[in-house]
Amino acid sequence: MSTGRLVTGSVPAPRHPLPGPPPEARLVIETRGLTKRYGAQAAVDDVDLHVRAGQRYGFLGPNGSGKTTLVRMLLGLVFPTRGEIRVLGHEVPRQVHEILPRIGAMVEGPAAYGHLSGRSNLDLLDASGPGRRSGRRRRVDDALERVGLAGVDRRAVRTYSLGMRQRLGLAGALLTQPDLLILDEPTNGLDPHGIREIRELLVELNEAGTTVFLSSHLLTEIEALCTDVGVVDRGRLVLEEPLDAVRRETGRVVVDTPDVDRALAVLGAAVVARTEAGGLVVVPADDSGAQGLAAHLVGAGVRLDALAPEKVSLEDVVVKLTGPGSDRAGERSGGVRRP
Ligand SMILES: Nc1ncnc2c1ncn2[C@@H]1O[C@H](COP(=O)(O)OP(=O)(O)OP(=O)(O)O)[C@@H](O)[C@H]1O
Repeated sequence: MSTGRLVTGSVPAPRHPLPGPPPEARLVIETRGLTKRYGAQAAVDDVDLHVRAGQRYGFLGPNGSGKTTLVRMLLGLVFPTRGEIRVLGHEVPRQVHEILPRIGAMVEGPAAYGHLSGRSNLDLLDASGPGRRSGRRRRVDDALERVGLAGVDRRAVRTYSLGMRQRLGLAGALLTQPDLLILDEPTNGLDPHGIREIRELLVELNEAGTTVFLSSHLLTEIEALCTDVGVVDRGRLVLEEPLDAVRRETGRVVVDTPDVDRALAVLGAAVVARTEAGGLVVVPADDSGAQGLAAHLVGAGVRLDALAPEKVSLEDVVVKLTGPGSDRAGERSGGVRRP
């Protein structure tokens, strides 16, 4: 819900301002040379980010790689040391007040008053928006409904589970029907059921027109949800591509069969490896690809459980591109693993 306190004070004029309204209106977030230094350390280092309208953009990196710092800069909560930021066509931090009403954000976990009910928290948040006197009840009802908290809206937030608090945070982010959602690790601490619920909600919102930008250290989460991925390593953006382009086909085919010996005899040297699950990794002999291979095997009496083109995994790409982060927590299963 709350994104924390806005940093106030004089805003330094950018040295190389971005030109007028963005020529590419579909660019919802754009940064150039974005850098944040803490003493000698660059938490974010010369990052050029491009998030387009309609994307579900996953910002992926090991713990300590600079994700939260970048997210906070996008929202004007931390000032850059150098570089430029444009969000929804406005310069940040200089024009951040223009865009905040159009953004839903959840950064560093949901913040809420524990002694108040979920509904009261949303009422307060809604009241803090500009010119929002009418229709509050409907807006709050709708937000509670969408995140599945309608039945517990009168309970004090201190009695909520972490998952319920995360969903309340999202409800807060939804109050404005935002053009852009910016979420920092939105599924932190949730069980698989909760993660799936949040994912479905984000897809639904995205399909209704909201651009979603979320940071995560969880490969599986990004892979399941996002259309595009940016990978950050020690403050630097090392990859920015559509997920489909990352997960390109390798030209090899994976064959799962109960008749392994027969398949090996039929395929001979075309079998170049075995998968962890025991499948055969095959280089097709001609350019008929997976379909030709399937026909060949079935014709030779080999039964097939599955046969599909092999794809590069996001994990393979990320492991090649990233080094050890500033802590080692990303080594846990499903996270960004180190080589
Ligand atoms: N206010 C600060 N003062 C000094 N160093 C900081 C500050 N904020 C962040 N850092 C450092 O900047 C680096 C990036 O931190 P950041 O929290 O942005 O990474 P992250 O990718 O979000 O990590 P996590 O996934 O663990 O939240 C870290 O080394 C961190 O210690």
